[in-house]
Amino acid sequence: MSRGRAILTAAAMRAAEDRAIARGASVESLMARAGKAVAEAAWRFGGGRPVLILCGPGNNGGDGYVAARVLKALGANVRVAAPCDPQSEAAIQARRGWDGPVEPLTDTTPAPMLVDALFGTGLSRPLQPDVADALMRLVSRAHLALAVDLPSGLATDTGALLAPVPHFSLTLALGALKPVHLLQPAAHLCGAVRVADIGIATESLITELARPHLAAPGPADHKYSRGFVAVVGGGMPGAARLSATAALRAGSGMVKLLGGQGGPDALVCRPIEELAATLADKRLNAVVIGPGLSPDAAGRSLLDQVMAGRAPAVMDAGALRLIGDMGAEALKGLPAMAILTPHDGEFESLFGKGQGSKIDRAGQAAAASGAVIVFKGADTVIASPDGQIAVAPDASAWLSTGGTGDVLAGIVAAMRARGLDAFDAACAGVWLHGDAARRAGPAFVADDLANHLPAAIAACL
Ligand SMILES: NC(=O)C1=CN([C@@H]2O[C@H](COP(=O)(O)OP(=O)(O)OC[C@H]3O[C@@H](n4cnc5c(N)ncnc54)[C@H](O)[C@@H]3O)[C@@H](O)[C@H]2O)[C@@H](O)CC1
Ligand SMILES: [K+]
Repeated sequence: MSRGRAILTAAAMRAAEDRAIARGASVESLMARAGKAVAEAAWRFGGGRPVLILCGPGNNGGDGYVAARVLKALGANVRVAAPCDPQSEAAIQARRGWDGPVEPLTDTTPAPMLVDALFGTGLSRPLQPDVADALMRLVSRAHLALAVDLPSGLATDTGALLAPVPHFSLTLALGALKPVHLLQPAAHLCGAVRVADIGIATESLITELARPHLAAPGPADHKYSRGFVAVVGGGMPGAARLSATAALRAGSGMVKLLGGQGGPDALVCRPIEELAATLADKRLNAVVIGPGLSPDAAGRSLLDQVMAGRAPAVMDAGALRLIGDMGAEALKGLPAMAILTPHDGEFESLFGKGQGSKIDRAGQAAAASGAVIVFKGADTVIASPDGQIAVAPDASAWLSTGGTGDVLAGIVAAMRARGLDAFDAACAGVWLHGDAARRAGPAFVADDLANHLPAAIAACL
């Protein structure tokens, strides 16, 4: 399965920079490339409008001074403002290369194109209020605002706000994506994110979620080779039906809804009493349990059957609630390479608050449980026990409506049933779900999502 672009924490980015320097690059040469990329983006994006560049004390500011010099050479009308003198050696050098004045940040006047090179990956504490106020004022009065590496005031690794941060039109990530570009609430403030290649090789187990490649069925395929999914119904039959319909639309050859009714005619609806026989069917490729499952004794007995079975399981909603109630020991009894799809509240009841960013927490949960974790939200993080992590960019906020999680569980099960391993199935499912939502546009209901799956799948063939 293809992996997306690497995502590096601040420390991993510094290590990559150190490796580049050990191979012969210099901080100045890297900064020259970064500054040039910033200048080119500001020139193209700003369409020749007057530019104001805000330069901080570190190397992010250094990138800004280089960009100012390059923009001036291109013929741009550029001004520079700074809250203080440069502090790092490379930034001091870059400041020397700028032959124009440097205005005090708090007194400077706005320009149509604003470039924020105040702080990047080195931000270690909240911004001073006068600096945060100036940034807010100048961005709000600009037509376009470009952030160098990341908007100043955001925490690189967690996506948290260390100060009030304005909304940027564009962020030019230097060398690689960082967690801040995908995790909320920061990602929303970055605007469009572009990555500038500055000549640093970047590798990471953490990647951006990529479009999966899916094979179309061949002449030898039949309904069971396409994948057989069972969905366990429960107290709220609509939820399981949404999962089952989504599994069908996501390409499964056979979907059996146990203890539910309705849905497309192609859906095989059978009484819940057939669960044991279905779980024993050697042709079964994946089982979904949780959507609509009552967190009571009846639900528990169904969950116990699935936990004791060998079918690859996708567990959501009611199943997660039951596992959370059973305590940490229950996590040890999960079927091999189960896929758990918790939202925030479910995640916390299963794994506690954890530590660090959403990426860190998902990774810790996967390692502790041995399951693939799909930590849902506007910034869904998928973590495998072997350390691989994928972060989904840019989900449609219209997904925040009842039933979309049930649809996701069904799509993930369909991907698992077609033969993908648990991590790849979760990644493919989240990608298809997000793409179907994008295609559905505004104000859809969960039922509509399944109808957009064929087009989403067509984009992956
Ligand atoms: N990592 C890389 O490979 C490269 C990084 N470059 C740039 O370097 C940046 C990182 O540079 P630095 O590590 O110098 O860090 P920054 O430029 O982000 O800021 C660090 C400086 O700000 C000070 N500081 C931190 N928080 C502050 C606060 N709240 N208020 C006031 N001062 C504060 C620190 O004491 C230090 O002087 C990247 O974001 C990127 O823009 C590029 O120049 C080229 C290559
Ligand atoms: K910045």
